[in-house]
Amino acid sequence: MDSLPIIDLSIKQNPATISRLRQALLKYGAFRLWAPELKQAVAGGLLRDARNFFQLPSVIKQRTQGYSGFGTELIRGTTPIPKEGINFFRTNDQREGRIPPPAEFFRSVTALHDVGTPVRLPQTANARANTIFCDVLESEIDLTGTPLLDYESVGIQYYNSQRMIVEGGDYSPPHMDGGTLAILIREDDDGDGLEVADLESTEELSSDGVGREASFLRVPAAPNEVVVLAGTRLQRLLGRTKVRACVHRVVGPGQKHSAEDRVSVGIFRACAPHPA
Ligand SMILES: O=C(O)CCC(=O)C(=O)O
Ligand SMILES: [Fe+2]
Repeated sequence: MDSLPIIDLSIKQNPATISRLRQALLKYGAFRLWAPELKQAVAGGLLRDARNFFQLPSVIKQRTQGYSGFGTELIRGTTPIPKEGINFFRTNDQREGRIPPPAEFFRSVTALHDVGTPVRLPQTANARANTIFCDVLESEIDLTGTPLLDYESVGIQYYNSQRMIVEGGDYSPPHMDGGTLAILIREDDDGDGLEVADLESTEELSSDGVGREASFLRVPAAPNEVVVLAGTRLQRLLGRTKVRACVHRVVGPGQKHSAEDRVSVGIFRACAPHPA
């Protein structure tokens, strides 16, 4: 398997696709999803609003709900990630004196949230998506659509490429995400640095061990598609024999990324219990 399989949830999957998806969930904990509507929701305004936000003076960003400053997010509690970020629809930033994000930014993130990804709305138009997951994973558990599993936040990552070219290092060290599924939306770029570990290439289980030992597969950011990554919670729910939590990293910027910055948008599912 030299690239992740791509799934179009609007059509009925054939057995070969289901089998490839199963394999990919064990080998990489990841697959690609055909999702032009999500890409459009990000390209149409959200990226611009995000870039505008991250250009704001630091004092304003620091006061904004959900914001985390450059290098303040830690992997495994120790390794700082050289990025800034802002999270929406999380309830854990109730610190005094917070201000809401700029209104237009909030609107475009809400619009993305409302686009209604097939992965997110299993019970209505997207019943089929849920069926696919249950088929593929042979799960008795309804993986989506339950209050506990359906909590969702949107995180926007901002990487200052210029700064990193000077200081060196990768955009993001190898890690796993904590929820059930993360949908990652990136700007089209063949040389985007996202890579997923081949989990069958190592016996290591921790993300730093896997990061040291495994071979990694590049995941270019291609038009009209997004990447879906399994998180540790999905692995716990279903067991390692069905799905592995994806270990991923973002290499670069190196020579390829002469662009000023890199922005990625993640829809993180089931990061916390549904706010009551
Ligand atoms: O920026 C990316 O492409 C990956 C971001 C990521 O892995 C995360 O925020 O958990
Ligand atoms: Fe991640």
